[in-house]
Amino acid sequence: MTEASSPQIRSNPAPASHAFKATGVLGSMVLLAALLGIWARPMGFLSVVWPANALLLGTLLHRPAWLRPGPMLAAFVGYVCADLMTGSRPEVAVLLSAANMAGVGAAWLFMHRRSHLVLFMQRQTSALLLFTGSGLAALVASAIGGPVLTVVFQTPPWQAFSMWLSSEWLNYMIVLPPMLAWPTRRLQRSPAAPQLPLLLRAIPLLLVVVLEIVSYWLGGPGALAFSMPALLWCALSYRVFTLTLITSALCLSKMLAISLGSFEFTPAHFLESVSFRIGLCMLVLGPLAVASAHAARAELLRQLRHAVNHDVLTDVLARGAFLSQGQRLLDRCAHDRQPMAVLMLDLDHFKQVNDSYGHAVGDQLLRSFGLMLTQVLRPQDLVGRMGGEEFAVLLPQVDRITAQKIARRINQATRELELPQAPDSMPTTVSIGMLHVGALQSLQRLDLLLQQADQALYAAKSRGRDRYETRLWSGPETPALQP
Ligand SMILES: Nc1nc2c(ncn2[C@@H]2O[C@H](COP(=O)(O)OP(=O)(O)OP(=O)(O)O)[C@@H](O)[C@H]2O)c(=O)[nH]1
Repeated sequence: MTEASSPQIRSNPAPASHAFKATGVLGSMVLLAALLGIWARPMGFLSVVWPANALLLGTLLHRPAWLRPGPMLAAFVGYVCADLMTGSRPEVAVLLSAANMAGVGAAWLFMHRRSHLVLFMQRQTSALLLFTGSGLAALVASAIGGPVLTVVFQTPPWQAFSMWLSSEWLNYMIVLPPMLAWPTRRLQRSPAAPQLPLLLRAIPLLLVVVLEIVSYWLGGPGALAFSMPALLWCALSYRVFTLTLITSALCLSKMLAISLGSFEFTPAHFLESVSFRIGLCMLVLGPLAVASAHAARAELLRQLRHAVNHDVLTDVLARGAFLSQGQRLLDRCAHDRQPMAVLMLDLDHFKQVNDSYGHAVGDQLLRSFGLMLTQVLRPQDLVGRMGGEEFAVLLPQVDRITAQKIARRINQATRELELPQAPDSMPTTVSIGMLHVGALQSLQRLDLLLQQADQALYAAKSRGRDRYETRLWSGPETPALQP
């Protein structure tokens, strides 16, 4: 799916039960997250850990239908209650909550119209969107909240603004990436890469841990960036979601370390705190950008590979891919001394369909037939279009009786195929030639087995069509025709 064609998130009218659920979830989520943030305040008035805003934004981006007056009011009440419960004056609680909600709203407006793939961390521009969206949220919230802090706590304006901006931005960069990259059905996933042993797969992550330990041990101004190479390696080795968990855990551990004083660097001036937080934002931005670009490239490669290997019309394997994948399957069966059936299938009187109803209907029949084959067969079976209305199938690990049952099932399912564009058409039928190979003794060439299945197909055609004929493999030279 291209970015341009990918569906946009739409707000569907939510039934009452949804609105009730959204109200309950958002209200309690914001309340708990805000309480956590207030409880975890290690540095003065501005909490370092403040997950409420990013959680609210991430939830609304995943569930745009929840953006309704009821749930939004519940979220606002959640912010206000958390502040009141921890001793804030009502007017301050309301103003600070309004600042938080305004930041979330600004980021939502900026981000929600982007395509799924960009928004949910699967495209090259995803990290940029995350960074600018988070920055905008932080800017709006701090532009409103900063003056409130100045008036209420007499914090110098520039200090209030920059401390709020940097901590808010960093919180978004910690909480939002895992929420956006959360694996959902909406995102088409690339098939898992061939799996390495667990220990080998864990090496990039272990390296992050080692470099982090070294950075704490050595300290100094460069320590912030020690783990960058290992993070980039993680970005190229793991799924985006896994990477976001690693970057979030890394940021949290650094913030915890600095709060506990176990990090050499202890901010003496507020600008050092601001610089530290922006540095952390940048530290995670690089690997996130690499990971999302890598995911986009992997998806593109998957689509290219699919286009090369599959028949455009029917989406079953194209001839070349069928022959190469089939040969590998055959070699595996021969190696394990397992039986296999090779089928050649040819739609009967297909020319008449074209001549009577046109090529478009013929194409539709070919598509339906290919789809039916993939539905009737098992996942481990291989289906390919050999050309025109001719298909081939490999059934690994089947005895002759089972293979014949499958062939009968294909004959039956083909008769039941319907052509919506030609309701009065004759029933579709297929002729099948099958070669059943018992335990192979040695490696064989697939094209030779297909030739023998083709001879059985010829017999099925000449014996009246809409049937299957079986040959038993008895060596390359002496194929025996079954009655
Ligand atoms: N619609 C459509 N027709 C195709 C395609 N590829 C091949 N054909 C047509 O398939 C028809 C095959 O006809 P024949 O080889 O005479 O076979 P048949 O009519 O099925 O007769 P039997 O095989 O003897 O039962 C030809 O008319 C081709 O033009 C395709 O991709 N789409």
